[in-house]
Amino acid sequence: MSTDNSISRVVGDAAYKSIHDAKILIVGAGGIGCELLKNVVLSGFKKVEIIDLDTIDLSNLNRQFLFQSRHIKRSKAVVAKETASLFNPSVDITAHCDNVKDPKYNIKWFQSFDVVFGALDNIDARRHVNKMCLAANTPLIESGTTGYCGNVQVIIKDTFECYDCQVKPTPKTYPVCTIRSTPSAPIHTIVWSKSYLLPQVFGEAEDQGELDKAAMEGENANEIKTLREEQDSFNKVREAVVAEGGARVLFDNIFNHDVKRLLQMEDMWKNRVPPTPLDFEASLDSNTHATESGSADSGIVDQRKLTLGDNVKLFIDATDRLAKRAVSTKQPIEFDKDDKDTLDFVTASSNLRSAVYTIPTKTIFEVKEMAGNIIPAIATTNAIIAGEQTLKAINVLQRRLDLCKPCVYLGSQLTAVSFETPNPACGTCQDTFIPLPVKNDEVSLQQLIDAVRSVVDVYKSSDDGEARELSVFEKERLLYDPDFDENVDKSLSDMGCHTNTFITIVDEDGEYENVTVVLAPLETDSQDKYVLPSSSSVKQPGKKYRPPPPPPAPENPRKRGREEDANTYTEDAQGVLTIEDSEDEEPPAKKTHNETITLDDSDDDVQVVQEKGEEKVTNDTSKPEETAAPAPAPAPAQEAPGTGKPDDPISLDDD
Ligand SMILES: Nc1ncnc2c1ncn2[C@@H]1O[C@H](COP(=O)(O)OP(=O)(O)OP(=O)(O)O)[C@@H](O)[C@H]1O
Ligand SMILES: [Zn+2]
Repeated sequence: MSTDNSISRVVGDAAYKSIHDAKILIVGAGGIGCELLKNVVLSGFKKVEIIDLDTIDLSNLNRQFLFQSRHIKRSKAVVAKETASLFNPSVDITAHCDNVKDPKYNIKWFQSFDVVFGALDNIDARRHVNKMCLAANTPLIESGTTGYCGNVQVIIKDTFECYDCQVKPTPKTYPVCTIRSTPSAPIHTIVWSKSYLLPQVFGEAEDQGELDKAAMEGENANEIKTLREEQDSFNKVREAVVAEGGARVLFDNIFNHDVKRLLQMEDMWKNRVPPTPLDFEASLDSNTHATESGSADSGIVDQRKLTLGDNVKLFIDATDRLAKRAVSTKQPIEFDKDDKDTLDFVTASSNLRSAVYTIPTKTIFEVKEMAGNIIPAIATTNAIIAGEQTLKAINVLQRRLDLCKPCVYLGSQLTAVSFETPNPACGTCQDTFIPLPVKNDEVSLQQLIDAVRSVVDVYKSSDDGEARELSVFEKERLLYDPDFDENVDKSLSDMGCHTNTFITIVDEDGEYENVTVVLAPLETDSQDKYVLPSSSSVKQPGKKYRPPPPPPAPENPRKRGREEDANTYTEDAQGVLTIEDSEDEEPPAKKTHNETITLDDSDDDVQVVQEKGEEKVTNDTSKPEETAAPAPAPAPAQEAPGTGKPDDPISLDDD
């Protein structure tokens, strides 16, 4: 009996046909993606596309079984296709070695699939795919794993909640000053090295934004002043290091001069052990084990204890290597756990800083684990999750939505948790999406607004019979409102709106949900400037959700403590820190007209602002208690966990 016959016997003819005819997309060809591709080619799917931007690394081979050592450095998507095709040559697989965020993967492309599988490892890409699938009205089967935990979630517009419906756990945060002046744990020095020192010396030149923000948030003014001085002298060091390979200059600056400068702030050290500046020559000659972990005689270099002298040598060597690279490539260098030069630099410099602050130091292996946010990826977890995704896809294709409950796996069993309907306060999935093939350079903003008005019934008039007043945003950028019409004659291209730009139209009265137009390319030989769907095919926006009043504001919200204020450095799983733009972590808030309103002194205006202020709280995407959906499972499964990428933070306890 052929494979296809066996499949149809197992799942039934109807299911087999829906599988056979379906066109599916797998986003990500890593741990979960490889398992998925293997599953789908063996389950009767015939039209599959797979996309991944990355190439195969040695470290992938222990769990990404479509890859072998001879494939290292080749495209994951392409090799996954080649290997999976051998399992079932009758499947038509298209591989894209690309970023799924590239505009060529536009709304039409997403619309061409019956099901999309998410097999990603970072929030940003997940959020993008979530939004594209909602806009395209294509079911998304989202997944994630972290060690022995994993989850699967079916996302269908207006049926199940989306990726942004639940606020993700806030990653652990550290005050700037802990990282920059008063570290007390190895992770503090590692994050300093990875997220501050390395970018400072070899990354994009820093602006003072971070310190401005810390100052505004009320961190210690004296410390900030010292840090600003440090910054100024650092800019000179940066030039010296890159131009002359001046590792020694860098060493003296950060492990000696800066430390001496900090010591002058006597108040700071009243209740803390003061740091000890390092002398270059003495440290170089020192054989003291500046480390408490690792084994001095370990045969494995990366797991060997490093003495203070070892760390100095490693620091000089890694700095020289990076300086040469910076000079020859003229490109900023970013930390990558698999890039030996950056790993050595981060290990040596964090250990030297630990020596300054009498903090235990770490081996190269440990630093790689912590700075690279390596949570052991477990092949069986990926296999279980990908298996569940495949079954869910079959149910989705047959519209058996009762069988599409979200599932969590917590190391022993896969558990279905209760369905969650979309969060009415979600800033992503409550919008009405209108895909709009358009010639961006020929259509003005006014034409776009008029076009949308013509298909959205409730925009035609408000209660007083006048045309409803609208404002228009591109992300947080205001393009138009009734008091700001400078852009109306500009073309969409002139305003930087291209394929995959989401343009959100907001009812100024706040009565109706937003409408979001998603720009798509229009065939060049088309006579039209755009192709608008008919009014009857556009789902009309519903009434805007009005949450219950917010809880009373804290007594003095402007005067918060340092620890909770600073959120520049965030810790993810395994205590690894990265600098995060906290806005990236927040699901998009609903846009309303009041985002453009600023406080005014007059009494009347204050009144207005207070009203709007209340409304603004309503735009917070965090669910009010009454409507908050129960978490699907104990942490950490709520956030589709990543498989170990630094930009996929999951908060864990401090230790
Ligand atoms: N924007 C994106 N476009 C396309 N593919 C992406 C994008 N972001 C992430 N990916 C891919 O998603 C996959 C996720 O797989 P996985 O979680 O196993 O990560 P990995 O990089 O293979 O493993 P590790 O991070 O442990 O080295 C990766 O192959 C990654 O390249
Ligand atoms: Zn949502």
